[in-house]
Amino acid sequence: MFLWRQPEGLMQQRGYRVANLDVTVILERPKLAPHKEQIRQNIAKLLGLPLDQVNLKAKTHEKVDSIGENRSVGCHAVVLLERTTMAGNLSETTQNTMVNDVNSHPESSEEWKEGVFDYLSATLERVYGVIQSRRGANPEASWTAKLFSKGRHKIAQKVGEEALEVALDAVQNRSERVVEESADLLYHLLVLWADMGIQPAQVAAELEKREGKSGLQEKMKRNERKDETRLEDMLQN
Ligand SMILES: N=c1c2ncn([C@@H]3O[C@H](COP(=O)(O)OP(=O)(O)OP(=O)(O)O)[C@@H](O)[C@H]3O)c2ncn1[C@@H]1O[C@H](COP(=O)(O)O)[C@@H](O)[C@H]1O
Repeated sequence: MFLWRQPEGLMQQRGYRVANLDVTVILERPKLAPHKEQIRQNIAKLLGLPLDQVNLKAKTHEKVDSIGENRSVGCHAVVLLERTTMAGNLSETTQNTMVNDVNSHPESSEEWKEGVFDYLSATLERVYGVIQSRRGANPEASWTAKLFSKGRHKIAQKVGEEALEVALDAVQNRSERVVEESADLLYHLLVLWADMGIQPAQVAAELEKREGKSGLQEKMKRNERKDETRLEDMLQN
């Protein structure tokens, strides 16, 4: 049970559940046939699965190797995972409601507010994975590969352009465009991180480090640092 908790948590976090489990136990003795049904039921209970999604087979190793010589036992488990939702542990229906709610009344759904960052981080993680997989891919077939092949300056330029587009649409109060351009910006930022070998966790850690610190005090400190640098420059010139 304890061993199952961690993979179960990771699976749920990423929006998957076990669809089917197929277990094969390989051993000479004891014969499992009389116990098979009980073992199946125990596994199903442990994993919280309907009984018909758990299959258990037992076979011998025909006197070969340590298993066949009855010195050890083997076990293979094939697990089929299926996606539950885009937002991890939220049900498909809840999520459809959330998407509708957020489109019509962005401020109205408590559930949306609770799940929104699971949804965002799971999506960013998948996109980041695809971006990483595009290294060295054909630039004719992939925008990401094209950006990688053009290099850091081009990627940085796209980040700048997309950020500016978000800002321009925001001051014109075009919220739909801000949503679209924000997606462009986040995607291009992920490409930049990937190109620079920056791990998303580094950015998360930086944000976490700032939690609870006043942004205004931080700004004053930054301005003081800038003033010191300017003064040093003036003294040197
Ligand atoms: N999220 C994105 C994504 N967002 C934007 N873009 C591309 O970024 C480019 C933006 O270029 P521009 O700024 O010139 O866009 P534009 O069309 O002129 O738009 P505006 O000027 O009107 O804003 C377009 O080609 C978009 O298709 C993206 N390309 C890829 N992804 C993700 O990356 C994955 C891999 O993509 P490929 O590498 O192309 O296979 C995709 O499956 C997506 O998940």
